Amino acid sequence: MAAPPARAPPAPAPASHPHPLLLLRLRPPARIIFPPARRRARLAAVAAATATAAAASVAPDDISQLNYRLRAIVRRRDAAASSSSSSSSPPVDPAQAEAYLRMIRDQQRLGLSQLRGGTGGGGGAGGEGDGDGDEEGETRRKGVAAGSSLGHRVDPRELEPGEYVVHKKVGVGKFACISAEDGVDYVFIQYADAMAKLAVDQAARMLYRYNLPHEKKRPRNLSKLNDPSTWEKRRLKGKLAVQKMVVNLMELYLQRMRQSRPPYPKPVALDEFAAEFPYEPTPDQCQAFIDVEKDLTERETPMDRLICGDVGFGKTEVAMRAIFIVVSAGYQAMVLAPTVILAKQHYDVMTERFANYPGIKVAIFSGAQSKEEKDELITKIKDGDLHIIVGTHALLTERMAYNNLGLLVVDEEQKFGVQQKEKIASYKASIDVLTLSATPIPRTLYLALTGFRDASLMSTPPPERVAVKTYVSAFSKERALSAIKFELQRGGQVFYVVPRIKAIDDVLQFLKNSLPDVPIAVAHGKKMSRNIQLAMEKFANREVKILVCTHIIESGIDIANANTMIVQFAELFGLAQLYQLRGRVGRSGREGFAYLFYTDKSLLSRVATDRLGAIEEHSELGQGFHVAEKDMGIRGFGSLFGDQQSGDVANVGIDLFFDMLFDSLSKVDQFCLVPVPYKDVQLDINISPHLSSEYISYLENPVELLNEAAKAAEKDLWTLIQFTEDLRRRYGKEPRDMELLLKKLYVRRMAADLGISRIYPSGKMIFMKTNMNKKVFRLMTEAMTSETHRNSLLFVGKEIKAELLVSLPDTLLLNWLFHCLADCYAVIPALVRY
Ligand SMILES: Nc1ncnc2c1ncn2[C@@H]1O[C@H](COP(=O)(O)OP(=O)(O)OP(=O)(O)O)[C@@H](O)[C@H]1O
Repeated sequence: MAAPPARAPPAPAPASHPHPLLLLRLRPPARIIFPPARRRARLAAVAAATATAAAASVAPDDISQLNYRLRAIVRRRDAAASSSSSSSSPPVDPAQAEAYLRMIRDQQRLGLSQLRGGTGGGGGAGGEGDGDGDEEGETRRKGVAAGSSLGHRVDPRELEPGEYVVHKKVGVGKFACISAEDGVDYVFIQYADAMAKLAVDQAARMLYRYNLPHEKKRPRNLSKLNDPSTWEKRRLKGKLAVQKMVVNLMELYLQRMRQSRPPYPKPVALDEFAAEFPYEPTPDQCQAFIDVEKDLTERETPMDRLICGDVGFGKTEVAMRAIFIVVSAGYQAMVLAPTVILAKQHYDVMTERFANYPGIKVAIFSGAQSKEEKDELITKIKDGDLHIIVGTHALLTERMAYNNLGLLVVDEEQKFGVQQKEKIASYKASIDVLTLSATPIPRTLYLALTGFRDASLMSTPPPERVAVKTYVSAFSKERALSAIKFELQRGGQVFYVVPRIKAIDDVLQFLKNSLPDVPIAVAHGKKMSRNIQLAMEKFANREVKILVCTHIIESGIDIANANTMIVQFAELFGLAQLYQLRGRVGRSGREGFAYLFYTDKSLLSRVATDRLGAIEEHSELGQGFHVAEKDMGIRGFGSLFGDQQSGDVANVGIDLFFDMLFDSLSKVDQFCLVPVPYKDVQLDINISPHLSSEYISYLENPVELLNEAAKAAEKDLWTLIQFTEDLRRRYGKEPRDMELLLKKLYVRRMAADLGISRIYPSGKMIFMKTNMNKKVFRLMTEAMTSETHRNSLLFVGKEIKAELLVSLPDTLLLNWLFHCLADCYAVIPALVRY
């Protein structure tokens, strides 16, 4: 809206070409008097004062409430997507959106087939639901790898009495037993009101597990065999929750694609750099190289990829290839490691790997350095003299200013604190990010699994890698000593890990007494970082034979000669931690040993027993994913989904929830809503508001203004919101007729966005012709805040029907439509409007 000239008299409306809106809506004034400039100024002041007073004392009107609500939603969405702040949410380009949906589907196929043990799970997430989409794909249950706990197959013979199971048609029951009748085996399931009997093969097809493996969650109540309606409601609720989740995930995903940057050129020397890798890459490494290269050199959106590979499977080389591409294009790369030790290790590895490229300067930055050292580094980074900067969270300091940062590599993101993670997330909006993880945190795993996060999974170990032999037992000094001696005799080194600093002195004493001639060093978090560094260096160059430490070494430490690990008080470590710790040994061709000693079996909690059992069970190579799944099982699905979702999961059980999730994902494109052109929206309500002559004469340039209003509505809702807000800032709250006129524009605009092409009343009914599909309608009505609106809406054929209590006069009808469509519009996530 143009700013009004300070004192110029307002231009009269041109008589020869009246605006069409004016023709309809302006009541011809008896005599238009354009106020002189001073009077106008006074009027404006009065209006502004009135508006301010009104704002202070009166509840906000419909339009400002809607504007506020929509703005708040966008703010929340932007915050959730951690994207750069924007005051509006531009619609997504359909072609782009389609391309991204394709990518999601490919990612799902890849991720799921790997997670499901390479069987492909019947085409990844793309399971075959039945025609109308109301039932989850039964056939998806076929082809799911039995090894994965995320598979949905239940073998009734493996069920234990008391275990909870879910039958899709009947609900949650408790497995009682398998018993033969007339030569046929039947599964007996206890429901709230009766015992059900199912033939075994039928049960195998129809049953889902309620819990994750190792999880002992009790359902709120058992379903009733003779009253399926309650279960049906529960299942529908779960399904809608899943659909909402999918839509929200998609929205986050699509938010990301709004960021763009030109693709990096493929460096001429990339092949040469690749050839310098001293090993034959594993097939998964090769795939990860391709994925990363494509992200960087072909895509126009910043990369946000997870490299999820088991401990020691060679993720660092993937990161180094990405770094090479970015640095060759003149950008800087930051490598974030969770500990000083790991940062130092990465620094050493990278210095060596990039040694043939003297133009690429590698530096390390950590809290362990002196202020002078750090200041000097900060200046060099700012001036662009350093290209690869490896460090700890100290790199996230506000003082750090990059010259031209292009890539962030985060190693073990889960080890960073909340604030650091937020800082990392904020980088994702503008630069490329590569995250390396051995045991993905459940949420990351889940995002990767559902295809909403790009992930390259590395499940093949480098050749010659041998699985670490794992022994779990009660602590015995003799066993610990004999394991240590064995390792020392073959020329190797030993990690001796305890969970608490307090325990270190005792261990040290015991080792020194038993092995007086063996050089031993200590490394733990509370010591000065320089001391840790020194101890590690001595251990790495074999001066020290035994390193007594806390879990500080758990991440990424790569010392080929250290192949025995003793963990004392193993019951106090988490599963993922134990897995990571064990991954420190057996990283070269030599066989590794891990001794996990607990204190006293009788004192072990069930959870600790489960954890130790799980780590022993998963001792083959490449079990990281299974361990992560088990971890979820032990911690419960609350850790996999947020609080809200865990309630929804609890409703139907984890397997059915996943089944619905995959089904919903495979039909993700059905959640889209194609808007109709604004001009095509026909609103059959006979309202022609007449603007009073006073208001017309008060407006600066009424014709232009109404023109602007119509154009704003035609453009998009955000422009219309902007228009109304500007109008009110300039002229105060408009009179009722102008409000009606604006509401009409809002109604048509929102209708267009909701795919509604015609609105017409008939008696008590309002009909809205729409291209919206039933799924979107259900999603929308479920989320609507007004129960009255929700209950009045019905989806019939290609129309949304609203039944009112009485037939309303046109003005009230317009008001009703405004409120109802506003409610619909506000709850439909931006994503589905493209
Ligand atoms: N294809 C390969 N063949 C043989 N050795 C390899 C191969 N790729 C990497 N390595 C070596 O394996 C060791 C572990 O690799 P790397 O440190 O990259 O593992 P990682 O996946 O980062 O493990 P962690 O999660 O424990 O940090 C390194 O010494 C590395 O040089």
